Amino acid sequence: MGGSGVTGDYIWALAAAKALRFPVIVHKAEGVPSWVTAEDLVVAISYSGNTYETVSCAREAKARGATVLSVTSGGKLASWAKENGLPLALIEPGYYPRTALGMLAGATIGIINSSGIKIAADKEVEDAADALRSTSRGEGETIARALAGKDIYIVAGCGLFDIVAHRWRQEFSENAKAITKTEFYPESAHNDMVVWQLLHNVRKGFVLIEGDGRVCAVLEDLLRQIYNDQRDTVVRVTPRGNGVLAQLLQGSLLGGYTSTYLAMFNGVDPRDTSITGRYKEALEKAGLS
Ligand SMILES: O=P(O)(O)OC[C@H]1O[C@H](O)[C@H](O)[C@@H](O)[C@@H]1O
Repeated sequence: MGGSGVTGDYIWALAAAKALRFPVIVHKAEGVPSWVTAEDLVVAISYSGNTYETVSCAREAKARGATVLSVTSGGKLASWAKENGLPLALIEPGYYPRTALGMLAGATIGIINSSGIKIAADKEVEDAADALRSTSRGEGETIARALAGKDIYIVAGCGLFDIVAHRWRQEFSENAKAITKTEFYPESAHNDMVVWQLLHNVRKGFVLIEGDGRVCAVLEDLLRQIYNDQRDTVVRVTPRGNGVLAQLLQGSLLGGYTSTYLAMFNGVDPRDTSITGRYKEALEKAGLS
């Protein structure tokens, strides 16, 4: 879920790029899908280790006989994995989950690689680290300055880069408390795009995450025109780096910096996500923990 769940999206993208001989499914809900059996490998990822959906997924997967790997900084997930003698990648505690992206991705790749499935080579991880190091807070500050003070934000991504758009929406929500919607292309060309047939009289900040491939190139040209016709701010972002992992992580980190500066410019505390505590309390009251 949230900042931990996006790690699953990166693994899905890596697997898709490598054409592994089996599918990778990202599951962001309690329990496991009905088809999970002893033949499956399940990776439970929760920074805190206390996210109900993730812990219940790990428990249920084990009950079905699946192999379960866990990635966490502690909490219930770590205790459960230790009690059951299951593989566990422990990462440093004390961060906000959404800021632990590099550790979560690194530890998840490490534990999957050590299970015998080569999900990423050392070189890809090093390239990703280089791409992260090349990303400055100032880049995020510049984008945030252009986007400050809007009523709504629209983040569009194409192909694999819809993962980055998704991450930007999460970061704009959690850090900047900004009303943000995502458009995932090419799918959104068949529905969400129609919204822009009308000129909407609210202040809009568009972020266009630019990806690869012929369909995305066509769409990005078109979207630049369509968004410009809305007579508001359009920012183009091209994720940098050598390889899929590097580009996904670099684009994501830039979203983190941008959303944090946006929070500051909009006079909002980026750390406070207290409303999610109400969900966690409601779950506990319902006996779900
Ligand atoms: O990442 P976890 O510790 O599993 O927590 C899952 C999610 O829970 C909360 O709702 C936080 O606001 C998110 O930032 C976090 O990612």
